[in-house]
Amino acid sequence: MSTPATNPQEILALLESWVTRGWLRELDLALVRFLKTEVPAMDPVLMLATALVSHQLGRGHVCLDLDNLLSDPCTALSLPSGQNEPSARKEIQHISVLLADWKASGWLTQQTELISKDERNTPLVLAGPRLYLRRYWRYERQVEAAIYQRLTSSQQIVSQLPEIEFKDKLNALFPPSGTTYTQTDWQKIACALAARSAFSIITGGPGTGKTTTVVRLLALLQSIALIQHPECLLKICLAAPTGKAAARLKESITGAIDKLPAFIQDDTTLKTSIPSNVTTLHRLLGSRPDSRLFRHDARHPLPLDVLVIDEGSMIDLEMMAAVLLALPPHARLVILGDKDQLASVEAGSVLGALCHRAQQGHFQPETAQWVETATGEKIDPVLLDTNGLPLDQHIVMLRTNWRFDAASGIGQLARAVNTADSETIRTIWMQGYDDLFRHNLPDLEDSRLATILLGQSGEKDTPQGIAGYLGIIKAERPPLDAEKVAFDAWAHQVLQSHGRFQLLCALRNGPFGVSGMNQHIEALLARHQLIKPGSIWYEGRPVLVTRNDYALGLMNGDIGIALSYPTPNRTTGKLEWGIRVAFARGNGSGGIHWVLPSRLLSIETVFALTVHKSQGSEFEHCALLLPPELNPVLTRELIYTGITRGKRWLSIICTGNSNIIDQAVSRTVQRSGGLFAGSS
Ligand SMILES: Nc1ncnc2c1ncn2[C@@H]1O[C@H](COP(=O)(O)OP(=O)(O)OP(=O)(O)O)[C@@H](O)[C@H]1O
Repeated sequence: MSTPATNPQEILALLESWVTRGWLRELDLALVRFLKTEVPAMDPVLMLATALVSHQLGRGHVCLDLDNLLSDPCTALSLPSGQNEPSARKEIQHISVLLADWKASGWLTQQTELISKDERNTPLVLAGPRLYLRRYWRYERQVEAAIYQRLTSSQQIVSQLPEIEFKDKLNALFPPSGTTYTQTDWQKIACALAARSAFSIITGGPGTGKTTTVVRLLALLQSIALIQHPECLLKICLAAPTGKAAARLKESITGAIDKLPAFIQDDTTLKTSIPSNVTTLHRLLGSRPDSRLFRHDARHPLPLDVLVIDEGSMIDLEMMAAVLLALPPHARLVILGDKDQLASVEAGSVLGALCHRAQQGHFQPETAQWVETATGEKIDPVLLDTNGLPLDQHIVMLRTNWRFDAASGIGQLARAVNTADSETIRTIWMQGYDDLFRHNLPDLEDSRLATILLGQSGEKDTPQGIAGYLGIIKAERPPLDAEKVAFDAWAHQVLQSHGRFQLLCALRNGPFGVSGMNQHIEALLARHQLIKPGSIWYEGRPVLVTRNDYALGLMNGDIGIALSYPTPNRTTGKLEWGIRVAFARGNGSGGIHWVLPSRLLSIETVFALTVHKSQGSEFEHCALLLPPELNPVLTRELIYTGITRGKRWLSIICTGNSNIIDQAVSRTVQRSGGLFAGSS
């Protein structure tokens, strides 16, 4: 097919019309205009492709995969609105007509100021069918090179492990269960492989024991360090991509340390050498305001021997590159995460790309032999592969769920969704489970929605709703002249209660999205006289921080609640009620940070939260609201991530289309990128 004649004006007009329709961002068009000004002879088709690369970046894709685009442009671009209308479809198809002959377009030979294969400093890079903005192509190459280097340097680490002590300590940390239970102990294998590696990943669904494993790994490494260099224990740091995820990891690490075997509990030096403080990656690397650069980099490496990062699925490509750059070569990097969760909001599905072979293992026979000698565990032959890649030898998938037993509907549903097993999903709903509720509502005015959202107040051991924390605000508010500690204790109780329930929406905009549901809930609560939303800042308003604010010490993802707080009157100096927003201090001390609302620059109301932003959080009761119509964001990963946010109860609310789950789980997120694409 030959490319239809076109000229730059036509392309600019086309792109402008897409910006007007909300298909493209202003930014996408601005990039094209900038490059066209720099290089007036820019090929019109390359102008179109450049706008699409930028569009894809905004949707989390590191590059534009031209082959994917040409085979199914509607899905590849998932333009946000109108793609189901025949006229819109036709227009999107027009893109593939324009780009059909990109291979014959001679970009690499005729547009040399703009595009190259790799080595030159052009703004665009073409690698096979993948078109990149150079910065992202460079991040991918940096990440690959740094990981390869770590895989290679692992040889040195193995040679430093004292064999006998290593086995002894490992067996003490993972004693045989004493039952006839003969399943492979993947936690022990993961621990052993991570101990011998400068780069490892432990992946698994919620409750599969990742935290438990990593705490035992740290105990193992420190106990060996104590034997080898008693004066010089390892410098270990725990980190997570967001403040919320960091707070949750701190809680579960503390719990896991308390469950370590007696020989560690009795050894104070050893026990205290395992840290429980968790920082965010931004803090760890030392963010600088208004800069993409961090204080720690290759020239100023982190002073660490071991870095553990939890919630690995939330690490984007740029952050991964920064972490690897700042990590000294001798340090071990251990990443924990659930490969099946949604990827980071920012570009790059790093964990998903690194772990896409983890289910099948691909362990080389030499790895299996080493594992058997070191741990006594045999790897199932179906997971062996003589052609296994070096990276495969450093990734372990945990396969037993220790949190959700067979009686748990949430656990069963998560598994069925993950394997897109519609039959089992149906059986689960028919069978009925105490922790699972499903509501098919004709519309949002149905009175059952109010009951779910408010919660079954007064009854113990039933799923909480929003009324829970609002009730505590009223019932437990200290008097105006109470001490600050009383206000701190009150706010702490309110925040804890708030964290027990969360409504999640698949969408951001529209009546079934976060924006619509925030309004819907505000009106509902006002009708029930649970809030008085006379102004923007009313008592009980929950807010989500949407941008790191280093001056205030607040991180993207932190949740605070507006509460009444004693405030001196400006003229009389007498105390009166004002509004402050209470945030839990990120250090897990139970302290409260009271912030003046006017100082909060990037926040939004959070009666409802998108599933994307809920990553890294868990709630006792999670309600997942699905829209009536299929939408590009509704995928298996989104449903799985939403379901697994519920710890004790899960309510799924369908609004007019009871088949939406089946339809959504049959579609998976296809993130374009070339990380390790050449080696798998
Ligand atoms: N081998 C085991 N035997 C018995 N219980 C275990 C084992 N491993 C973990 N557990 C328990 O299972 C629960 C979940 O473990 P853990 O917190 O380590 O999982 P996780 O994968 O980190 O979960 P999440 O992803 O939700 O943070 C904990 O209560 C833990 O004590």
